[in-house]
This record gives sequence, C-alpha cells and structure tokens, in this order.
Amino acid sequence: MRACLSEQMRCADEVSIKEFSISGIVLMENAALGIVKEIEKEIEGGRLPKEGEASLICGTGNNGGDGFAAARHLASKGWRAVVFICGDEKKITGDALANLNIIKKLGIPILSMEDSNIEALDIMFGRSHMIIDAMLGTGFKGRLKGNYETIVDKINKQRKYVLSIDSPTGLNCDTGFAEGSCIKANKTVALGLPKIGLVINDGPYYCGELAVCGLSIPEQAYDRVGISRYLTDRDYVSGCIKPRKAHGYKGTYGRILIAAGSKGMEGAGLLAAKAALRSGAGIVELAVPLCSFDAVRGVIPVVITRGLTDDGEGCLASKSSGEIMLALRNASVFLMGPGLRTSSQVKEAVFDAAISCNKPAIFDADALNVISEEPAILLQRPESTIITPHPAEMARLMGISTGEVQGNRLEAAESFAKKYRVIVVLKGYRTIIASPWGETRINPTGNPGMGTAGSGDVLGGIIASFLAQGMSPMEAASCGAYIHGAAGDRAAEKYGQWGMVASDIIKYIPHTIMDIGGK
Ligand SMILES: NC(=O)C1=CN([C@@H]2O[C@H](COP(=O)(O)OP(=O)(O)OC[C@H]3O[C@@H](n4cnc5c(N)ncnc54)[C@H](OP(=O)(O)O)[C@@H]3O)[C@@H](O)[C@H]2O)[C@@H](O)CC1
Ligand SMILES: Nc1ncnc2c1ncn2[C@@H]1O[C@H](COP(=O)(O)OP(=O)(O)O)[C@@H](O)[C@H]1O
Ligand SMILES: [K+]
Repeated sequence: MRACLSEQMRCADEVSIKEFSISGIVLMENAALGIVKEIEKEIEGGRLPKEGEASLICGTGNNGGDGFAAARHLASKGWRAVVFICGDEKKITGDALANLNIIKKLGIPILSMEDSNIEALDIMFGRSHMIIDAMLGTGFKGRLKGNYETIVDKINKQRKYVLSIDSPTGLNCDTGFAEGSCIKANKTVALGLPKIGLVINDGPYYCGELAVCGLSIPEQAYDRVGISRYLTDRDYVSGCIKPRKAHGYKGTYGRILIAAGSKGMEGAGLLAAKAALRSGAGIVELAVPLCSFDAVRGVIPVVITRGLTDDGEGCLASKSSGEIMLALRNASVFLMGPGLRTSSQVKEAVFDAAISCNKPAIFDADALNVISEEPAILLQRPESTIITPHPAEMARLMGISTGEVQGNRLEAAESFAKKYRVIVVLKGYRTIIASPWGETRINPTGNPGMGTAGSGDVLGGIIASFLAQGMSPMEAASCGAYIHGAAGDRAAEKYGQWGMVASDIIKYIPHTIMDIGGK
C-alpha cells in the first residue's frame, strides 16, 4: 500500500477533483461513510456500544468537514451526535460549510468551543461513549495554537474511545513527531492514503489502530503525483513468495556464501546461515577465519563450512579475499559482515570482496563499519548491493550522529541509497528500505523484543535467502524485513519481548512463511 506526504495527498485530491471529476463533496461523503464503517467494526468487536453519545470535535478546515458529514451518518444510525466547533465558524467554507449547513438543518446540536465553554468540556466529554477528533488533518502545521492544546489535553485525560479522522490532531503527519500535545487515538482512519507520519516514528503510538479509507481516489491519481513510498503489507509479501517449482532442486533455490565471524564471534554467521536455510535457501556455505573454524564446523549439520586465512589475532587476513573469490564462483549470493570485527586486514578483505564480487551482495554489521571509512567503494560494486545498517552504523556511514539519523530516518536512508546506488535497509522500529531509484518501503512488523543480540544477523540471512531464490533485491530486502519482523512478533507471543532471543525468531520463520502463503 502506498504512503504519502500531506502535500502529495493534497495534489492527489486535486487531480481526482480536476482531472477525474470526482468532486470534493463526493470525497468528503466517502470519507464520512468510511469513518462510520470503521466505527461499525468497533461495535462488532465489542469495543463500542451499538448506540450512545458521540462528541465530534471539528476544526474549521476540511478535516472538520469530514466530522460534520460523519455526524450526520452517525445520527442516522441512532447515535446522539454532538458537534463542537473549534475556532472561528466564519472561516468554514466550501464542502465543509455545505456539510455544516446540512447538520444545522437536521437539528444536530452544535456548540462553539468558545473559551467560556472549555471548562464545561470535561462534563460533556465525560458523558460521551466516543470522541471523534476531526480538528486538524493534513492542514496542520507546526505546533498547536489557540485553545487546541487545552482541548487535546482534555480529550486525552478522559480515557474515552477516541477515533481520529485522517490524523491524530497534533501529530505532524509528514514526520511522525508531535512537537506538543497530541491526540492519543484508539483508531485513526486515514483518508486516501496513510500519510507517512502515521506509520513512522511516534505516529503509530498516537494513531492506535490504523485503518485506511480509499475515498475512491483512482490509482492513476497517485501515479500522476508520483507517489513511490509504500507500507509493505501482507499482499505484497505473499505476491513475492512464489510456489516452489515441482521439478526444483537445491540448486534452483540458490547457493549463499556467508563470510562472517572472528574468534569469539562465531554465533553471528551461524545465526545468519540457519535463518537463510529456514527461509528456503538451497545451499548455504559459511566461511569463517580458520581460528574460528572448529567452533562452527558441524554445529548446523546442513551448513557447509570453510576456513579462511586468519591474521593470527582472531580475524580475517587481508589475503582471505582471494579465497572468498574462489568460493564465490559457485555462489549465487554473497553475505558479508556479521561478527568480522574491524581490523585493517578485515577492511582490506571487505574492500577487495566488494569490488571483485560480481554476485548480488549484502553487507552488514562490521563490513559496514569498515566501509564507512570510504563509502564510495560501494560505487565500484559490479552487481546489486543491499546494506543493512542499524541506526549507529547508518550514522557512521553518513558521518553524522545517530540522533540525526533517527530524527529523519527516511531522508537518511533515501539519500544514501541514491548517492551510493545501493538498497539501504535502515533497521530499527519501522525499518526503512530505500532504493536508488526512489522506491521506498516502510516495514510494519517487529517489536522491541527484537532488540536482542544476533537479531540483525537473522535478518541478513533471510534477505540473502530470498535473493538467492530469485526475488529482486528490493523484494528480497522488503520481504526479508517483513518476515523477520513477523517471525519476531510470533516469538514475542510465545516467549515475551523480555525473554525472546534471536534464535527464537529463526524458529518462527517457517510458520510465518507458511501463513503468508508459502507452502
Ligand atoms: N478535497 C479534499 O482536499 C479532501 C480533504 N479531506 C480532509 O481534509 C483535510 C485537509 O483539510 P484542510 O486542507 O482544510 O486542512 P485541515 O487539516 O482541516 O486544517 C486546516 C485548519 O488547520 C488550522 N491550523 C493549521 N495549523 C494549525 C496549528 N498549528 N494550530 C491550530 N490550527 C492550525 C488552519 O487554521 P489557520 O492556520 O488557517 O488559522 C485551518 O483552519 C484532510 O486531512 C482530510 O481530513 C477529505 O475530506 C477528503 C477530501
Ligand atoms: N523496537 C523494534 N521494533 C521492530 N524491530 C526492531 C526493534 N528493535 C530492533 N528491531 C529489529 O531487530 C534487528 C536488530 O538488528 P541489529 O541491531 O543489527 O542487531 P545485532 O547486531 O545484535 O544482530 C533489526 O532487524 C531491527 O529492525
Ligand atoms: K484529526
């Protein structure tokens, strides 16, 4: 599913209205119908009563207009709808005014949020079964002005069921951050497309459950605006996970070479190897420094192991790159980095391999730490490249602070992907997958329990596996992140976020893939 900036949504609305003649009032009516449909789902789920009192807090823009129209539909379904207008009623124009005039004629109670009424709000809200936040949507800028902040705080204090229309008021729906007070909704009904800020950073916290009402805006309108950011969903992933061919054999599903590990860090490569096999790779070969060879040989009987020349101090020697190149002749995909450490010899080995490896490659962990000394090396890669940095590794690669990366994760991933022509998988809450050609995907799965040693190694293995089985690099990175997170969510259900470890994520990869449609 696509996700967009508020400005892009405004353009798509405009294209629908002007080029496809879907008038604004139709879009607003569709919004109201979509909102009421989502409320009915809550009633079916027992989270709301069938009828009751609904307070609709409406702003003076079109977000408020959606609220006026929703009040009419709720009233027709037996709800006692009470509309509160925030701000100067004289500012209401166009479709919003048309809907306000209708509810006035219908006799739906309308109260102005004059300062004098504010103190009475606690009592009014206290009576409601549901509060609908139709104050501000994509037109909101900066920090809440006037009495909005007080109203938002009062609504949050009520702990009533709150449904936000299009975006929780106070949330910057482009960045996913709130500068001041912000509605904490139970459910947010995004109109048209979900705005990016609803799905990254603090957005999901404020939105609660996210539902999307398409408003009947045609895909062509989004194409016209050039919206190329997506929220990866189940349908996308199941479309990429193809049934295995009846005549397939292990060679059909790729051979992965993993170069990983150093003395005492043997687990990283093993986790990646096992994750790759559990997600369908045909053959996995794990190459480690000779000094680590005994620690990995035979640990996973189905993994081929190989020793590479070490530097006598527990890490890869620079000349191991020649041996890696030899091993790569039979491989279809290369994964390098987990647990390598960062000596100067490791750096040479990584740089040689990066330049010479003419197979699709994934660089992770310490491979990225050494590449961050000269990221331009990535431009010399002869084949497609995926990098999987966590925020601190991304910061090192970009020469900025981790805070700067986290403050603008989309921009960080997208700019690096374009500059160095690689697919960036910027890990963490809502992993971002950015491509050099402008397509970006946001991953919705995963949980804080995945902040556990080795979890990233598992991700590298899954992505390598999908790549080896024929997915495009962008598909492999996006589906890899999705399956990794979804398997992590299952692991958290079983062991809890506190108790789960990286190997638990691997345990749930097969079931997760089966659930998505893989046989
Ligand atoms: N055809 C369409 O386009 C469709 C649009 N749709 C709906 O319209 C919504 C967008 O509508 P919109 O553009 O009217 O903006 P909206 O979110 O109502 O806010 C405008 C108001 O915000 C105010 N304001 C701004 N910053 C503020 C602050 N910091 N603190 C306080 N106030 C602030 C600003 O006041 P001003 O700054 O002008 O004084 C102005 O009054 C969209 O989210 C969706 O719900 C759907 O119905 C589908 C069809
Ligand atoms: N709060 C979270 N929500 C979702 N995923 C998370 C969260 N915290 C961590 N993860 C995921 O866990 C993995 C951690 O990777 P990484 O930091 O490289 O760990 P390690 O180096 O120990 O293997 C990443 O895939 C990341 O996206
Ligand atoms: K809103």
